[in-house]
This record gives sequence, structure tokens and C-alpha cells, in this order.
Amino acid sequence: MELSAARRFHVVLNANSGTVLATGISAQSLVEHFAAAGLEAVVDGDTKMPFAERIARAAQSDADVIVAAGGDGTITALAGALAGSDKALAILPLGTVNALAKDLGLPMDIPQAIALLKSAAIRRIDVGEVNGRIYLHKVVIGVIPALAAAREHIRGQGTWGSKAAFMRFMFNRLMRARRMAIAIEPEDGPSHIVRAKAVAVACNAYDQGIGKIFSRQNLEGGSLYIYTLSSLTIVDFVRLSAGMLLGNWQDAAALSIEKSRAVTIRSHKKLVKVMFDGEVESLHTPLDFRIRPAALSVLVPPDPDALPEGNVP
Ligand SMILES: Nc1ncnc2c1ncn2[C@@H]1O[C@H](COP(=O)(O)OP(=O)(O)OP(=O)(O)O)[C@@H](O)[C@H]1O
Repeated sequence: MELSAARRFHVVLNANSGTVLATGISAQSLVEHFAAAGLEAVVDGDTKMPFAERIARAAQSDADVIVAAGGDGTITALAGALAGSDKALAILPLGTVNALAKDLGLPMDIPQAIALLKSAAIRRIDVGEVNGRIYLHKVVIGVIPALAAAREHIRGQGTWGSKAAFMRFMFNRLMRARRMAIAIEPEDGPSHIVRAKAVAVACNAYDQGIGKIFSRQNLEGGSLYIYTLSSLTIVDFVRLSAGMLLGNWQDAAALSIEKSRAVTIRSHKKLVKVMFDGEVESLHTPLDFRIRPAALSVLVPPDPDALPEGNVP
């Protein structure tokens, strides 16, 4: 896709995203920030129309760039409509975690993120696909979806009491969860059956190193990574937690890691609960995963070396 100074933006604001709820940022304030940056933008802050319809409307708009003003769930939903198309995706990190925005090195400050859109470069990143649906981070099967459902339940209740209750619930749930038997059939490796507490199929590999907890530098490696957690005793839990702090969680004995361009996961259950880039959903089995290399164009900070001297975003 060619970059032009006159690119048009269509912004989809998700009013339920973490930072929007916390700061009360509105469609009107985004309109003002875009105008101040000298950018032409339509801002959709509709809270009545179903989200899926707003996404379809964005994909059908005449804008060159669709802007996800929200968190990772909002970004993934838009990516599903834009992957493989000639429209690019931009991100205003208004979610809670904003994992992809961090992986891409975007500014967390909204006026700065908008100003950057003017000089942004295009990066083509891989997307994951499961049963025909696009995701950008990971799909998790097993105990984790229940935890995500609990997180959703306490959304917006920022008291220490509710957070402590959530941590207690999470710990108990993790310890008590039964392992499930599943068949893992990677395209690039041997098929096997495992009993696992959780399996995550990630779009490219998670980084290893101190302070790198679920971050990814390589978003165009062309591979899925299958992380299988076979047990989670208190000892495993402590080791994994310490490994996260020390940057070596991927070496935990309870964790195995496989790499493949595609994988099929089978279960005796017809329907499994999954965490789909942070959203809890039910998917029919078997789960057919594949990677689609470079399928999504995303606006990112320009390469500082490519800018004229003194012009730093
Ligand atoms: N495809 C979708 N359809 C309907 N609602 C969605 C969709 N994706 C996300 N949501 C909902 O929108 C709200 C905001 O989700 P989003 O993931 O964008 O922000 P967040 O959870 O605050 O941030 P992050 O995922 O970065 O932590 C949540 O209530 C989520 O359930």
C-alpha cells in the first residue's frame, strides 16, 4: 500500500475499553485531536449499533486507514475485517493491556499516537487463523478462559478488595483445574496426545528475557508457537512466576514449546471454551490453526533513520 499525506482515517472507538472507561475520552475529543494534527478523520463512537456492524461499516468505508481506538479485543476484531485487504490498520492504545501497541513500539499517549499517524510507516505483520477466524496474539484452551471470564466480571471495579478476591479466585481455580486430554497435530512435527492444564497457540514466539512477559518483537516470523502447560502444582506455579520475573519462564519443566506453520487440535468435546486474544469464546473442534504471513498492514512509527535530520516523531 502506498503512503500518501492525504490518507483518510476512519476511527472505531470502543467505549468499553479500559482507558476509555478510566479517562472518559470521547469521540468528540478524538475528532479534535485529529483536526489539531491536520488529519482527515471520521470518528465512529456509536454505542448503540452492534460492534460487528460498526466493523463492517469501517471496512466498507472509503478510508485508507481504519483506526482501532481501544484495546487488543478491538484491534483483533478490526484485523478480522482488514487482513488481506488493501486497507491498513492503525492503533490508538485505549485498552487495558495494549499488548500489540507495545509490541509495535507505539506511543501510549493518545495525542502523540495521533500525531504520529501523519508520518507513520507500514509494517506487514502475520496473523493467526483458527477455524477461519483471524487473531493476532494467542488462542488459549484450558483453565485460562475461566480466568479471563472472571477478569471480565470484575472489569471497572478497581478496588483493592475486588483485586485481592480475583487473585484468590485465580490461584484456587488454577490449582483445582483438571487436565484435559487433547491431540496436537502440527504440520511441521509429530502428532501426539497430551494431558494439559492449558495450551496456547501463539502467532509467532514470545520473547525470552528479564521483564519480557508475553511481549513479542518478531511479528513476521511466519510460525505458530504451541505452548503446552502439562501440570500446575504449587511448585510449578512458583517456578513459572519466578521464571516470569527472571525472564526464563519458557524453560519451566511443566511447559513444552513446538513451532509449526499450521496445527490441528482435537478434543473429545465438540465445543471448547477458548481465550481468543483476551475475549472468551466457544469454538467447535477440531481447531484448525494456521499462520497467514504478512497478511495485515499496520501503521507504526517510521524508521528514525528514514526521517530527515531533526524530524523525530
Ligand atoms: N469483537 C468484539 N465484539 C464485541 N465486543 C468486543 C469485541 N472485542 C472486544 N469487545 C469488548 O469491548 C470491551 C473492550 O475490549 P478491548 O479488548 O478492546 O479493551 P481492554 O480489554 O480494555 O484492553 P486490552 O485487551 O488491551 O487489555 C470489552 O468489554 C470486550 O469484551
